[in-house]
Amino acid sequence: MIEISGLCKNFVLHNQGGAVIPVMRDASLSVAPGECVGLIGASGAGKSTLMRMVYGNYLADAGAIRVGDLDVARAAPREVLALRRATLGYVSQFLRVVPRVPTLEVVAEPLLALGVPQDAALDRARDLLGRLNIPERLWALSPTTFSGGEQQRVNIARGFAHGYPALLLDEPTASLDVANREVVLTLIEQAKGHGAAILGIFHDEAARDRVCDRVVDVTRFTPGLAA
Ligand SMILES: Nc1ncnc2c1ncn2[C@@H]1O[C@H](COP(=O)(O)OP(=O)(O)OP(=O)(O)O)[C@@H](O)[C@H]1O
Repeated sequence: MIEISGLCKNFVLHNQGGAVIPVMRDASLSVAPGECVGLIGASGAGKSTLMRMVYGNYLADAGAIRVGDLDVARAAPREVLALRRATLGYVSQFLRVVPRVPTLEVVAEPLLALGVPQDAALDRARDLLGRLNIPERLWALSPTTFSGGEQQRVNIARGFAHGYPALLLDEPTASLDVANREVVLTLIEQAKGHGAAILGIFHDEAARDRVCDRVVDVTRFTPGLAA
């Protein structure tokens, strides 16, 4: 479902005399449907950079990133947006939302954007917010004033609302309490059970051991460090 091959990335620092920082050489990995692959490697090795390239936030200098039928490395922006709507989800620790939109709609929005009927979308949003222990009295409020942990859980609910066939997870259990961490791990296991291909960064080793089928050390792809 996710097939990365020959991927290379340099950062060019235009405000520092055009200095070129090579961060990735010939990265290759694949994630099958129903499989969860964890990215590991020292801080600065390139885990986040790889995830951002798969999501289409950073351009690749060479190589291919196939997600389903699309090569994200060569896709037009509108193709990347369509991919994100239906096929490729991304759950980070941080919530970015339009102010004044109620939490329930924030969570239901990915489903509404796909044409899911409003009742079904809102039911799914209520179910997820309940499972993630967001008090019902908050559902009609914008999450912009919520605590950090509440915002993180709203973000997770939103990320899992639609059953994306491919999912990127960036530290999804970071700073969650035990009960909510358990809910998130169960959501990940259920997504795998439904056939999602998941690529994730988990600094929480116990969480990684539980949900990842295997790990890939991105240090292999770091220029100058590869064996
Ligand atoms: N936008 C950018 N411009 C320039 N250099 C960048 C940029 N983003 C990342 N880098 C550099 O690329 C390298 C890889 O960074 P990245 O954030 O991918 O590492 P990481 O493995 O995710 O680290 P961590 O575990 O600390 O989050 C680092 O040397 C970083 O300084």
